[in-house]
Amino acid sequence: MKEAQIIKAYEAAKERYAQIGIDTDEALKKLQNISLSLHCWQTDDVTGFENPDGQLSGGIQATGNYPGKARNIEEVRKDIEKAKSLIPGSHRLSIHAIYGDFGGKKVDRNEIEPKHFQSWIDWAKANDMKLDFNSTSFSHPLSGDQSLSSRDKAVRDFWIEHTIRSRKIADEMGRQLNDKACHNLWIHDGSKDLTVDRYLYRSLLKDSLDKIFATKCPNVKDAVECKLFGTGLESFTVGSHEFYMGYAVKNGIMATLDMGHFHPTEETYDKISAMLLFTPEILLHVSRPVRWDSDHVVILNDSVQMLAQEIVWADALNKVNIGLDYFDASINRIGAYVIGSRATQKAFLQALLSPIKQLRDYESSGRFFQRLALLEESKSMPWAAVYDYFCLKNNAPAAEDYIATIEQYEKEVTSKR
Ligand SMILES: C[C@H](O)[C@H](O)[C@@H](O)C(=O)CO
Ligand SMILES: [Mn+2]
Repeated sequence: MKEAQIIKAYEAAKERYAQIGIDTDEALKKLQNISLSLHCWQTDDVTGFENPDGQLSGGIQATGNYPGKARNIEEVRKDIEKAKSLIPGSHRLSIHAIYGDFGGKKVDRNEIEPKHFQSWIDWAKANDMKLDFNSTSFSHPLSGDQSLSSRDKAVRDFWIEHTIRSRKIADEMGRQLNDKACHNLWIHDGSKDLTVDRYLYRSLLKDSLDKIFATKCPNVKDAVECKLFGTGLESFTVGSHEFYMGYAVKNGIMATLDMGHFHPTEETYDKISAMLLFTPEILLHVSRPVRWDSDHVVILNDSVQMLAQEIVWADALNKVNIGLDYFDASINRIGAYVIGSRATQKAFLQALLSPIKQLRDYESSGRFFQRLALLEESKSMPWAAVYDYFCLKNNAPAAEDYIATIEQYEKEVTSKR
């Protein structure tokens, strides 16, 4: 798009929004401060650097075989840099423990140290990014069906050690980058068929968590991620929503809400106001479940739009940490980052541009037809012109212009892998 065209469309949009009492420049200032945490695992289908030929386990699956996946730390970084250049604003990177800089050596999960992630910290500084971190319980010989809730103490101890080390790495990232790192704990623990000892597994997990969180990490914001089920672990998930919600509330830490981790008709947006009354902050995993937790690329759908609205309307932008979590191996992976990140930003921009004052006036005076009408009309307001202008201001391509850049990168870089 031509610059003059973007500016002209923005001026018209600004005027139109002013008619319903919305200041587009104010909305843009707020959008500028919304950082997404890009998930490093879209670059290589959650493979990591421990065992590039190993199988992804733990009830998650990356489906597709699109050529060009990143094969090493340099390629992961290069791809993220490319994606980042096409996403307006400043963003974070979320790293899983299996993406350490192990220098080709075998470093087991209970041996990882901050030094294995120092080059990521240096890279983040050089690229003006902050970091988040995740312990990795899957794709390991000791993963089994249970890790932190295993009946076997030796297995539990192994994963407790891994998770304590992961939190220490996050702490070092937060310290050096001068911004607290979110540490997300997701484990796959569950059972394929009926279990008759749910209480036992959950008691074991609680005990493991108590040991893990006994270590203080001042530069970390801790989060625990629930899930409904994993493939191959369909009948029981130890870390259910109620379990982690209870744990988070009791211990003053965050619960992670992954949009793919609930019943298909259960929406994440409704949990925001309920949870923020009891937990300090929330970590989000913005994702797109299709029939199950399929981790499709995020698009601008109702679920994401309503999630962003709830956050903005609850005045909770400073209480949510917005991570992305999907891994589509069937399309260009840089394209996947860019589509999902921009869709998430668009949802937040739409929410920031919504005439909430008028909507609330309608609601409080019982004018419900008017409320619904304005909600509907808001959808076709010229928010896209405001987003294009946001891209222009941030030196990122507007509208569909990023497609050609990704095609060129594919031609010159990823297709040659
Ligand atoms: C790789 C991630 O940690 C993983 O996707 C987790 O966050 C999850 O959502 C599992 O379904
Ligand atoms: Mn997740």
